[in-house]
Amino acid sequence: MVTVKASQTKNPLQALQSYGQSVWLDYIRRNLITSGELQQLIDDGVRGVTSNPSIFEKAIAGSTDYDTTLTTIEQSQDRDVISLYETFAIADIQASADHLKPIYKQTNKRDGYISLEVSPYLANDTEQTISEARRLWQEVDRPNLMIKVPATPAGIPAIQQLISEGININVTLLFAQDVYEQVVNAYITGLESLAAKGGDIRSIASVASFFVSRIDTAVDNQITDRLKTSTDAGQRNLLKGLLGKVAIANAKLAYKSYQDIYQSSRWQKLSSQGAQTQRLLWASTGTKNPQYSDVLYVEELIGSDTVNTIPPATLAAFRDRGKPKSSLTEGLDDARSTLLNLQQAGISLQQTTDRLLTEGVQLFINAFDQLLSAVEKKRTAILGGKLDRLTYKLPDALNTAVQDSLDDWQQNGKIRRLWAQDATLWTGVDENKWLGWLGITEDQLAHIDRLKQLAQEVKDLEFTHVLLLGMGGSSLCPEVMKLTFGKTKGFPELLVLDSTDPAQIKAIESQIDLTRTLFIVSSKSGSTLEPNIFKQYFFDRVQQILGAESAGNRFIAITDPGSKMQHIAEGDDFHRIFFGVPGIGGRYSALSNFGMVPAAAIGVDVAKFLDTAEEMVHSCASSVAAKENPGVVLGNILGVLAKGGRDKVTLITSPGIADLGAWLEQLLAESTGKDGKGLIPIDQEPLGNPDVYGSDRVFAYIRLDFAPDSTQDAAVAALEQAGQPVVRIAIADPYQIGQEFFRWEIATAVAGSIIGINAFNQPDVEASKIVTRQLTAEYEKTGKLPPESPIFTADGIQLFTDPKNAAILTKTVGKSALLVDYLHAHLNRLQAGDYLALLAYIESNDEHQVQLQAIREQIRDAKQVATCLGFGPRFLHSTGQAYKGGPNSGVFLQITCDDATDISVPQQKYTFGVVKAAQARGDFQVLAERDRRALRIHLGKDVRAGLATLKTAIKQIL
Ligand SMILES: O=C(CO)[C@@H](O)[C@H](O)[C@H](O)[C@H](O)COP(=O)(O)O
Ligand SMILES: O=C[C@H](O)COP(=O)(O)O
Repeated sequence: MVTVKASQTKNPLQALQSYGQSVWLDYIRRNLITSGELQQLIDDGVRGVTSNPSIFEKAIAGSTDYDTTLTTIEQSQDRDVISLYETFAIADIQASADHLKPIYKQTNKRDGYISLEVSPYLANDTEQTISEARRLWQEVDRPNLMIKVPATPAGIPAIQQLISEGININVTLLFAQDVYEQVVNAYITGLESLAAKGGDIRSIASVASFFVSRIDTAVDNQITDRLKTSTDAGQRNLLKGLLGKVAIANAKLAYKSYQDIYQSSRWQKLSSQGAQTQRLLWASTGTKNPQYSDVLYVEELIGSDTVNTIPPATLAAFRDRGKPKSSLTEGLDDARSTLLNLQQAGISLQQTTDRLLTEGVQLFINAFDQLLSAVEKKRTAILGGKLDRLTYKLPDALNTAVQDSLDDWQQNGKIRRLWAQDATLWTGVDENKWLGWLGITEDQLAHIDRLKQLAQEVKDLEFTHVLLLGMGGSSLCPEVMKLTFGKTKGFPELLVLDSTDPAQIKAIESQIDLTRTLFIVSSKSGSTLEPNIFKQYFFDRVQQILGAESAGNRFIAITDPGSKMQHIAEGDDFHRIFFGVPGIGGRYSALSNFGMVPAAAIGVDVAKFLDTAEEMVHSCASSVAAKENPGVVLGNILGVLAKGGRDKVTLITSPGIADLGAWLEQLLAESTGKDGKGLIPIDQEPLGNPDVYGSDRVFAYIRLDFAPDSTQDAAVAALEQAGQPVVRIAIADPYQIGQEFFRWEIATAVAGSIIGINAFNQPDVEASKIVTRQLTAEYEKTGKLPPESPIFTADGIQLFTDPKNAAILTKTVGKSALLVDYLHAHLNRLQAGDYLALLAYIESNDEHQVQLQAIREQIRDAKQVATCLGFGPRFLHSTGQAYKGGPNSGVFLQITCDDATDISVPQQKYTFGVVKAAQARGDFQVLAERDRRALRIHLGKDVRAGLATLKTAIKQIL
């Protein structure tokens, strides 16, 4: 530590070297490197460079330096925002490192460094800081790199560990003396362990970055506040004398500590093995108060064995008019008095530096947020129509609430918590086990060959049909794929069976040639009743024609590993078994084999489909700011509006993707409808004028831009004008439908968190399955279902309900009531904010759809309530969860019939008709147990006549 007189021939900047101080540049951007300016600065005396999130924010967000590279990357392969940022940052860091390499060599590894900071989001996480630092160190792959780690309580142990692994560290955000001591200890201990392992401690360099000007800004503000109220002359003088003094005093004392510590015998041991001291680096050295000299934090902080990292303007000013002198060791007593006087004036330096550390972390987080958000905006602009667009218009008050909630998601790092699979974002039970879908596109793309192989086989074997047998999460995505992609030349047509209604099974069977059909039995759990009995039935039918040996060839299974279905498939020699991912629940499984195997079998280019979906995965990544994040934005809208009473998510889909609504219904209802809360999806409700809608709605219009429906366009525009909240999603290409699967999965998870439920279980679906099982078991034993008595019978129509609902209805209608009276009484229970659900356990065919849709429309228009239509048992695996577990705002009209013809289930006493009847009764029993307003109308054998009677009766009432 020798003080050397400045040489007169050098400019002030170069002269600093003679005082033992190295000047680093606190700035980086692409043009600085490519224009040759950095090299010039190096030639002029700059011996290192530092970067931080704010510097990169200014460089990347505030310039066009990176735009060409960004466009080139995005046009060849979409990347997520964090990987784009890193591509830019790492290239700049590597290029700067290469420019600085000669200095690194000349100074024998003392100077010539460039610093890159770990993500500020990790400032309070030791383990993640360590792994992130290791990863960056490897990626940059330059010996003259320093990884910046903050001096937070979590950062300090990381620093020690990283030093012990031979990684150069710049300790950043250092403000306080006592923290400095911990940092030095971490450095020395780290070096000792490296030495003990036989590592090369001579190659390690580290700096401890003391932030200077921020201390003056913070302290001066407190002094100024006190001066406003203090009248005591002595006190005022004391306070005034401290203005602009504390930061430098603090730095001088830190420097004194440095000199003492590195004299210690503990250090001498390392020093004798060639270890370098961890130099103090003065950071935050641009002057903030215009009343102070613009080179204050350079001139006052000069001393041997130190670094000053200086922003460009300060650097230019000092080069021009700086007066170097050996200042750090001057006036140490004054420095001590300054800090004592500060204490005497009642200003705590400790509290100030603690606050500065917290604020410092937050400032870097804010800068990083802004940086990533700017890159995301550029990325989405480049992607253009390749990314489904989301726009929304909400009434002002709702919009404010949504923006506040998005701020909460941003500021509290909730998107990162979601991606980090943090169960406490929901109810903290086991949600972390059900987030496997977050990484599914990448996983699937890695195993794409199996899907391609299947597609080729299906084509070669010239199947005419693929019949998918499954329920809910195992059937709804294939249905969307079928409608969206239709029939591809050379590939079979897809049919989906998800009903136990005998007429429906017959209708499907009549469309296929059993010998030229590939059957896909799809069940995640493998234990769901319906796919198991569908398999029994069709396997038996194929066996009858092709013989026991060959039947298995026509079947493939999609199921989770180890399930009952896997064993059945193996036992029956199925052609193939595709496995699901156990960490993905059924309704989140669209992009896994459950959606992609049937898609491949009908000739969808699954690689392209998944690649396209990945664009949305990137857009929803943890690093994308809440307000730019299309899944998080949608989730916040849905969650916040639901909490404000707008829980009826009304789905409007272009005709070409109409089935997407059924998939969304399951996702939204089953995920959120529980604990008396949740979203009630309203799908396929005929569109009406704005005046038929209540204030419990939010509309989501998913529009195929290449095949829009003008009636829908006009109706949605009118709703928007009438002040209803409307979300619009524009899809430019059918292959982009996969983007919606992912966006809505994220949105549902986010909405679930806001609503405050576990978005990944379905407790109330299980409840009706249990009752159904009891009823079918009883049938197996006795050959009949338990008897039940109607509350009304006439003209072949019967009404049933539970005792509580019966008491309420009969009290209202009196004794000799007619069917219309009962229906009237039941529908009169609908209040504003309620919804009506028709639960139809009849064949889902065009004629029935038309009749039920008309009934639905009549009720909606007359009562201004939302209406739903579900065919049983299909909806049991979907909206059934919300009907039973969600808000008690549903009024249910269950519709059952006697099946004109029935079908036996091989090896069982019960028939498909019996199963369907048991399912309807199980469903009703649980609705009643949950205190729901429910009535069942049994149409008898003639469903057409029964529906007509029902329609007329309802018309009469309304
Ligand atoms: O590398 C470092 C410190 O290690 C520097 O880039 C450091 O982050 C900067 O000097 C400060 O962030 C600048 O702070 P300020 O001038 O905005 O207060
Ligand atoms: O949504 C899921 C359905 O309940 C079917 O379940 P599964 O795929 O386990 O058979």
